[in-house]
Amino acid sequence: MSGFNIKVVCRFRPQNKLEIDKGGFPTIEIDENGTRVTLKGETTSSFTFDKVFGMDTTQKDVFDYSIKSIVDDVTAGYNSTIFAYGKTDSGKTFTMMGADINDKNTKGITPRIIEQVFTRINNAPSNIKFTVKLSYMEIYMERVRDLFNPSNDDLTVYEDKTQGVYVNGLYEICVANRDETYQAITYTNMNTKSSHSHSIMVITIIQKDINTGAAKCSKLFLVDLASLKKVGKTNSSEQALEETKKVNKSLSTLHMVINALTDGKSGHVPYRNSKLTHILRESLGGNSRTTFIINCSPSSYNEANTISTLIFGVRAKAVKNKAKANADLSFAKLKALLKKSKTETITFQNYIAALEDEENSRRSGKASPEDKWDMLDEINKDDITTLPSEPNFKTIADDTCRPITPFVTLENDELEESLKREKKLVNQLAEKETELKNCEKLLESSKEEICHYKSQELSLHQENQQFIAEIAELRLQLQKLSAESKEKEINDDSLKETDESVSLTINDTAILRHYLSNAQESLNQYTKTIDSLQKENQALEKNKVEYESRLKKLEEDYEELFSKTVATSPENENTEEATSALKVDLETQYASKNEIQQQEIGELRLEVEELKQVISKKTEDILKLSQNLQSMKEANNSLLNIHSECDKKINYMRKTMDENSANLTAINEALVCKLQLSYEKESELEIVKNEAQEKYDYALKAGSEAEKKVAILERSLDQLSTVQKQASILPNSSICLSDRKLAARNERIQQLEALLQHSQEELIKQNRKLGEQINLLRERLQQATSLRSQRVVPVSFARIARPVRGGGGEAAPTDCQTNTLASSTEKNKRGSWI
Ligand SMILES: Nc1ncnc2c1ncn2[C@@H]1O[C@H](COP(=O)(O)OP(=O)(O)OP(=O)(O)O)[C@@H](O)[C@H]1O
Repeated sequence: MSGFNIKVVCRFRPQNKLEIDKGGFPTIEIDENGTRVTLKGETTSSFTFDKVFGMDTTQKDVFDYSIKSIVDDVTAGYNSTIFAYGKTDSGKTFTMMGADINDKNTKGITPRIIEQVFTRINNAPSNIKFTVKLSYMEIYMERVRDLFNPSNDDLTVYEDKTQGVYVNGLYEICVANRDETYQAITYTNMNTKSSHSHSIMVITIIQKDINTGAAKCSKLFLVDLASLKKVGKTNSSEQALEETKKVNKSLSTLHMVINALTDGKSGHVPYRNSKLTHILRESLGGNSRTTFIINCSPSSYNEANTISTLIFGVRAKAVKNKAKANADLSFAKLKALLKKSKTETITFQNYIAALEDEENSRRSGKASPEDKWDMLDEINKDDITTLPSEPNFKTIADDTCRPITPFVTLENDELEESLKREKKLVNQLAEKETELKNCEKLLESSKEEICHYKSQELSLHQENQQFIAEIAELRLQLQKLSAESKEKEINDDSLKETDESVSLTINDTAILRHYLSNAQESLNQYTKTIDSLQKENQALEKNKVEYESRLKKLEEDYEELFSKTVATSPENENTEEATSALKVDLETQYASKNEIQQQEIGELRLEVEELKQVISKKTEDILKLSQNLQSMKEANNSLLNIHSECDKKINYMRKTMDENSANLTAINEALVCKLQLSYEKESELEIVKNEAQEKYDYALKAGSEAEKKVAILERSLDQLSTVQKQASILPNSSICLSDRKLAARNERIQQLEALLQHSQEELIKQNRKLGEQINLLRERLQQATSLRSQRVVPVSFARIARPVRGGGGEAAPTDCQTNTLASSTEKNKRGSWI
């Protein structure tokens, strides 16, 4: 394919906060020329583009080095397109619109282009009249929304020969200067943009030279592509998946279109599979000068995303476009062309007249005059090349396999008529032949595509099987993990119980301690009482000894007194009786006193004995209590040891449980990823199925057209037989010749009919096969869908995050009246670039 390659520039933004927080680091290295970038992350890979902009590149530099020339192209009449491609948060909107449209440093390429366009217009010669029109649309979930009139949110895309592809009913507003354009864009800011929608701004520039009438019309498409929507971890309902599929359809079709344009095999480019590629079909492989700005993250944290984006960029770079200036010719040029074609017509008329003369002279048996040969030759040489193009003319002349028509001299009218018919039939046959060839080619390409789809389907099937096996494995792992976690839970419960018993024992120990301290206190009290009792006992013993010594002394005193009395008394015989009586009396008193004292001493001794017993008992109790205390202390220590061990075990269990739950989450995430992958595969499969369906429909149409052509051929045959009948009226010699001629023609027609019949049968067979294959594909798709739905059910935590979308919008702006736009509602304003 000839033409110019699409231009691809690559821009790296600085690392964002998340990437820095996650420990990411820049992995890119750009060469001296600024055209090659090497990624030095987990793997090392290099990619070459028309220009690579590093992290610190300013908006001005990006514009000056890669976009400025596009404005030249547009003003020269070339259609141009700029795509911003990249993953989410890679800086697409920052590059296209910038952080602030009015800030001279941070404004993006769109405001800079607008500025440049109006600078060009202001500097252009005064005889050139410019009209600049602006329209702005958004594609979300395969619905086209007019951003100048947001209530128009499902516009239709049409295609016809004069206008090409266009969006029906899309507002176009005329803008006269930079500020008006900014105002219009600011108005639409209230209605844009989710990161899952594509925004397309179209700037149409019409220029007319009022002196010469020459005109140019060019369109500049500024496309901020959406980011791929991922399948969420929760809420992966059928409806949500359907929504994701619709959101991603345009991007996956863009990939397929670029693949079809670059793989050199695909005859069919699936532009019509999505609104985005349908609207921008001329930008991809058609009449447009196209630039892709590939936006990437430089961080090791996003390495995989960056590599896939760069691979897309390399692929896009291989697409070739065929841009041509859209210029209408001036009056002078048109006049010159008219003059030339008039002279050509006169020459042809002369040529035809000369031919007719020659024909007439041949028919009348005269040789053509030699002086006319030169003229014919001249005409042949000079003008035959400028014959109006008749597509089948040359084919017929070159077709050597066609039987040569014998020359017959017929009557003039008949001959002419028969010649005319013959020519007509031959033309028709040639047409049929080319159509047949086209059909065959189409069949071939369909076959190839089917083969391709088959192989794709096979690989998808294999991948599906792999997924199923992996999912089964993951399920087993999940079951194992859940069993383990249950076991852990049980262990945890038992540990908790032990913990509780330990805490109970600790309580017991506290009670015991309290009891022990009470016992200790009472023991101390007892010891004190015993001490006091012993002291009392000792005092009593002392008293007793004192009393005894005093009694002894009294007895001795008494004895002494008695002997003195007896010795000194005169009346010995009278007093002897009194003394003995006194003695008896004293002895009895003494005996009773002694008895009482002995009783008291006995009682005291008993008391002392009792006290001694109590003391020994208390001592035993104390001993027992101290033993108990000791054993309890030991028990307490062992319980404390058990408790600390239990603590350790609980901590360990907690840690393992945390690890297990982290593993479970990782497995769940992996499952969700797998699910997403299989979903993406499925959506691709569906797209493939749709394409096959289209092919099938096309082939069916071709079949019915071929049938129509057979009918026409049959009609031609009838005409031919009529000619044959007419020819039967001719003289015998002529009849013979014309019979042969007709027989030859009949034979040829029969051959062609047979050929047609054969190709028709082939076509029907192929159609049938195609139908079967489509049915097979459908079945497999259904299987895949049911498998997916089976797989989806257990992952109940998956959810698709709904994109945040601007809504609302006021009355639409009228053409060429943008001043009212800015006053509209401020609702849903996106703060990123205005
Ligand atoms: N070259 C850059 N320099 C500084 N900041 C940037 C650059 N590129 C992007 N950013 C910042 O990164 C953030 C994300 O950028 P932006 O919104 O343009 O990404 P996006 O690709 O359009 O995302 P989405 O597809 O989700 O809409 C913004 O805050 C923007 O200001």
